Amino acid sequence: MPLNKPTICVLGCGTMGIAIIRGTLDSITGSTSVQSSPKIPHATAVTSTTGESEEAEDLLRPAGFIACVSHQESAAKLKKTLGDQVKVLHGTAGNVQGVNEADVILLCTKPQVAKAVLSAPGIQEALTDKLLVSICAGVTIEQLQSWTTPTTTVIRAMPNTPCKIREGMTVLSCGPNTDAQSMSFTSNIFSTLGRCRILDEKHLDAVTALAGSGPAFACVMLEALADGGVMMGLPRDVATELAAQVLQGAARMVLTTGAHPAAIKDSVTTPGGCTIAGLLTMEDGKIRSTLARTIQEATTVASTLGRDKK
Ligand SMILES: NC(=O)C1=CN([C@@H]2O[C@H](COP(=O)(O)OP(=O)(O)OC[C@H]3O[C@@H](n4cnc5c(N)ncnc54)[C@H](OP(=O)(O)O)[C@@H]3O)[C@@H](O)[C@H]2O)C=CC1
Ligand SMILES: O=C(O)[C@@H]1CCC=N1
Repeated sequence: MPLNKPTICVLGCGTMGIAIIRGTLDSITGSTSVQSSPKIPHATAVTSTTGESEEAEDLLRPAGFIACVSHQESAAKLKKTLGDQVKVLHGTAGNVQGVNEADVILLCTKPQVAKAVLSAPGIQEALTDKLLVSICAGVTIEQLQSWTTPTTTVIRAMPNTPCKIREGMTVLSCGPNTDAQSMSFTSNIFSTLGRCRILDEKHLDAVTALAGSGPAFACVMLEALADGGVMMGLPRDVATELAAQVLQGAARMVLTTGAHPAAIKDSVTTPGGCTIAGLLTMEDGKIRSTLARTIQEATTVASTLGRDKK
C-alpha cells in the first residue's frame, strides 16, 4: 500500500486519540525526545530504521490529521486543545468525510462502538484501499476484517497514554495479508511516540493489561508511596516528586543497563538496614502476588471487551 506523507484520520479522538496526535505533532517539531541508547532495544521486528533512508522515513511522516468525535461540544473542546493543525469533524457524516479525506484511519473509539462506527453507511467504501489501525482493547483482527472489505488493510495496536509525552509503549499485531509498507508506517508512527514492538495477536490481551492499563496501576503505586512519605511528615508535592522520580529512575536503570530488577533491589538492600525492613513489610502485604494477579484479572477482562453485550 503506497503511503507517502499520508493524512491520518483519528476516528474517536478522546484521551488516546489526543495522546497520539499530540505526541506525533511534537515528534515532527522535535519538542520532546524519546530515550536514547537503551540497553533493552526498541522494536524487535520491522521498524522505521530497518534499511530505510531518512528520505524514505520522511515520506512516511503524516502530512496532517483529521480528528472525528461524536458530539459537537466535544468537537469544540478538541479544536481548543489541538489548535489549527488538526481538522476536527463530528457526527456520522463527519466520520465518512474524515475517512474519505484520509489515507490512514486510526480507530480510537471505545471497543463497544467500533462495530457500529465501521458498519455505518459510507464507511466501508471510504476505507477502500486504505490502512485501518485499531487501538480498541479486545477487538480482534478477525472482527475488524469482518466489519470491512478485503481491500482494507488491518493492523491492531495497543498503545498507552504516555504516548502523549513520547514515553509510550505500543505493541502491534498484523493480519495475514498486511503489507510491509503498512507495517513499517505504523511501526514508524508508534516508535516516535516511545517504544514499539510487534507481537503475535495472541499476546494482545496481556499487553492491554500490562502496558495499556499499566499507567493506572503505576500511578496507584506512586500515590501510595507518596502517601507513606506524607504520613512521615513530607509535604505532598515533595513526596509526589520523590515517588515519581524513584519509579522513573528505577525503571530507566532496567531499560538502560539491562540489569535484572532483583539485582537492582539487592544493590539497595543493606544487611540489617531499612530497605530490608520495608521489603519484608511489602512481602507481608503480598504485594507481588497482588500486582501479578492484577495483570491476570485485567487480561481476562480485556479479552471480553470486543464482545457484543448480551
Ligand atoms: N485510555 C487508555 O489509556 C487506553 C485506551 N485504549 C483504547 O482506546 C480506545 C479509546 O479509549 P479512550 O481514548 O480512553 O476513550 P475516550 O472516551 O476518551 O474517547 C472516545 C472518543 O470516541 C468518540 N466517539 C464516540 N462515539 C463515536 C462515533 N460514533 N463516531 C466518532 N467518534 C465517536 C468520543 O467522542 P464524544 O466525546 O463526542 O462522545 C470520544 O472522543 C478504546 O477502545 C480503548 O480500549 C487503548 C490503550 C490505552
Ligand atoms: O481500561 C480500558 O479498558 C482501556 C484499555 C487499556 C487502558 N484503558
